[in-house]
Amino acid sequence: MSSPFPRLCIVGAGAIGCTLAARLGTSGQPVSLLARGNTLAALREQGVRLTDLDGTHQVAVRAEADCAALGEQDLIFLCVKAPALAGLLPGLAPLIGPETVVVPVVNGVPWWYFHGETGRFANERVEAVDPDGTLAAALDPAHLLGCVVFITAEVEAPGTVRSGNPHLMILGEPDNRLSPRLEQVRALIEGAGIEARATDRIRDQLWTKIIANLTSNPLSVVTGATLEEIYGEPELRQVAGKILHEALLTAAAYGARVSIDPQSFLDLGAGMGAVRTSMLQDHEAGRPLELAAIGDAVLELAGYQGLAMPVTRDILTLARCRSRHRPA
Ligand SMILES: NC(=O)C1=CN([C@@H]2O[C@H](COP(=O)(O)OP(=O)(O)OC[C@H]3O[C@@H](n4cnc5c(N)ncnc54)[C@H](OP(=O)(O)O)[C@@H]3O)[C@@H](O)[C@H]2O)C=CC1
Ligand SMILES: CC(C)(CO)C(=O)C(=O)O
Repeated sequence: MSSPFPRLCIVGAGAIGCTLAARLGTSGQPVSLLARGNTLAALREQGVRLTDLDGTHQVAVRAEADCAALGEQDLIFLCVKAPALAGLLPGLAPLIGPETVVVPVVNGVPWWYFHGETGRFANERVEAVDPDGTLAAALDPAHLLGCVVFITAEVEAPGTVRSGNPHLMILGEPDNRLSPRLEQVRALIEGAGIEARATDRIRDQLWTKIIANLTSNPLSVVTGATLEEIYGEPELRQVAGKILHEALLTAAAYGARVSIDPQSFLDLGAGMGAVRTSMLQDHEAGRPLELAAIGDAVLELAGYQGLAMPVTRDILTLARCRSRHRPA
């Protein structure tokens, strides 16, 4: 059957972008990538290469540095770190047509969190992730499909990535409709060998992932610890447990149904092995950290509900200080 998205573009050819490109390309879907620098050159020369639990997949892709060269797309996966969005999104206009679906595959509280909400927060802006409204202004939210990604991947070399766990993506409309395009995108991803679920409560899933990131990523920058250490060593587990408690209260204040039992969650984390969080990897490489999307935005949402999150705030402060004073 022909794809409803013949023109598919992945913006950002890092760990997640290349994983998606390789899986989708291997399933027969033509894929274009917006990339830059050494990665652009490598993609043009050798295509994209992924090693995951199913083996190694190498596929040819079209890679461009310029949106105008790619032109209008049917489906776009935005696979960049949160701090890159403001510099990138306004320039994507040439890729966007009237029906283009845009799926941000980005950790943290999304800039569109309040889009489609009713009541007190209807269409409010999350200041921490979109301080001056650049993101809201750059893209009509009608294009957006929410996404939470449970994939672990690392770039080994430009255009070459490794992913050592099962893949899962959860998708949902910001207004919670089970729309035809939601099912089409889900089916496309599932067809590429990535478990894909559609939900009519995407914010529940966002909170689940935010809580996983918030309890581990900033702490990993402060301490250098791996997931098994953060959730397994008694002192760190206690701090992670306090952040978890604060985050669960905030999620509940927004009516999110997050089915996390604290002890089981911490045990699960302790069993994840010596995984270095993506934020720790960014810290060590001197790249910007996703502290605003994963941390400050949650503090902001907590504040609107009159919740303080004191332990989370202190750990975020320490992580930010540590990233400022990183040895060269
Ligand atoms: N990796 C993982 O295991 C997981 C990641 N995530 C989340 O997924 C999102 C994507 O992460 P990940 O793939 O790891 O990030 P990476 O840093 O590996 O990849 C981001 C890519 O985007 C590129 N990029 C940034 N700005 C531009 C631009 N203006 N033009 C072209 N390319 C650009 C970067 O290029 P350059 O290298 O040149 O800067 C890089 O190749 C993040 O929010 C992350 O937290 C979620 C779950 C797990
Ligand atoms: C592995 C995990 C869940 C840790 O928070 C993650 O998403 C990350 O490293 O960013």
